Amino acid sequence: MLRAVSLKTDLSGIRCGHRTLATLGDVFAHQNADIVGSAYLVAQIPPLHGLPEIAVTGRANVGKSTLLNAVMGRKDLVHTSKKAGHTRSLNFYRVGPGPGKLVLVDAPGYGTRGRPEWGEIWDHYIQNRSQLRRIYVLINAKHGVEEADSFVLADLHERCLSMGGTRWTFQAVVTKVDSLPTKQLRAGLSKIREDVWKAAPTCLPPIVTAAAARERFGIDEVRKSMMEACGI
Ligand SMILES: Nc1nc2c(ncn2[C@@H]2O[C@H](COP(=O)(O)OP(=O)(O)OP(=O)(O)O)[C@@H](O)[C@H]2O)c(=O)[nH]1
Ligand SMILES: [Mg+2]
Repeated sequence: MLRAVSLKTDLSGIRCGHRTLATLGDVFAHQNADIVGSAYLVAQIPPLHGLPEIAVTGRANVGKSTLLNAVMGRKDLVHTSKKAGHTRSLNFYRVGPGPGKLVLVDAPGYGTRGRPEWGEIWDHYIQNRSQLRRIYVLINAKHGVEEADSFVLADLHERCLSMGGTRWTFQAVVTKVDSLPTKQLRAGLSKIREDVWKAAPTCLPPIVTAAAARERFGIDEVRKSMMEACGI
């Protein structure tokens, strides 16, 4: 009887060892999200002790800010633009009810529309942020893995190896899959998987997404992956 009662209590979550894993709804429902800090300079990075962090990176215009809006279930909490190079600071968003469950970090893009000072703050952040749990590297389905992406992936791979994967892990996310016809997409995706693997064998396998409001795909998979990375 006691066992039946405890099983029933567990229905709101999945029992795992001594802790209960939250459901997607516990974290991402009700569009519970707020901006809690912005940093253009290393000295401006907010401490925000306590919550695990997830950051996104990728070429300018790849869809970083749009993906974060979709994950948080918000239309325009994060500013997006057709023009590459729109996000110019690290922006911190607390997600979840009450004091929050995790912090999502948007970042400026790299590549030809990136700037050296954006690279500096990013490098400092990933090197020193103790609560950072995962980095998502976004790859545009239309362009595939470009030289700058390979460089960033290989750099993360090296950092990951040097710290034994103990601080954060990283994963590829393919964006804008709605912008390609199915046949082209299939071939494109296998090439992206192969190129990611070649550049960074420790990179977790790509999640395939479309995040624009008119057609969404893979967003729950990204949410689950974020929760798993944060241990919630
Ligand atoms: N079709 C399609 N368009 C998208 C998708 N995601 C983003 N976009 C569009 O791509 C453009 C750039 O999106 P952003 O989210 O601002 O890209 P970003 O990577 O944050 O860009 P920067 O801040 O400039 O580095 C916008 O016009 C978005 O509407 C998607 O999944 N599908
Ligand atoms: Mg942006």
